Amino acid sequence: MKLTLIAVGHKMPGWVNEAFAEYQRRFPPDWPFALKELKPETADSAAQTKAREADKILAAVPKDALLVTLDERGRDLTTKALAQQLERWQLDARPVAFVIGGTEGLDERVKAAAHFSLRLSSLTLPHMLVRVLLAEQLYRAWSVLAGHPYHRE
Ligand SMILES: C[S@@+](CC[C@H](N)C(=O)[O-])C[C@H]1O[C@@H](n2cnc3c(N)ncnc32)[C@H](O)[C@@H]1O
Repeated sequence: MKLTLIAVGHKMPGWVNEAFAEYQRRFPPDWPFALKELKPETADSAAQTKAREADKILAAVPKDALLVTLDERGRDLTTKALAQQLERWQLDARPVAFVIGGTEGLDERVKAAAHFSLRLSSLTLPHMLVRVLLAEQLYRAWSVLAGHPYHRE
């Protein structure tokens, strides 16, 4: 299953790139996990910023991909439920694209295009940490499905 993370934010601090890369490199060849970083927009209003970023996000979604937004207002899943959800998406034989918004969050157009909205916590998290947490949780979900000892019940 092809996974892509579309993240608004570039020029991340070294510790973010290092932590993300640590999990990214663990994915097996049949679960390639790609990162597409988008340069944040600056506009006169938050609405304009989000609208411009939405254009770039929607253009970056791979063809036929299922779109999953990361959103503090989304659904929270247990590790097992996330693994089961990924298994269902795998059966759909479609790539999955996860989206993390920038400082202002995600535009309604991106939210409306999403097949699923995933919450990692009820707290508002900084996008840099969401990137790392998502990579770890997806790797953990893969380990559940693969029976790999990384995840212990
Ligand atoms: C700093 S937050 C933006 C907060 C923004 N005010 C909002 O209302 O979404 C940047 C991005 O991180 C992600 N994010 C933040 N907290 C999250 C959480 N608890 N669960 C999932 N994603 C989260 C979302 O994709 C969000 O667009």
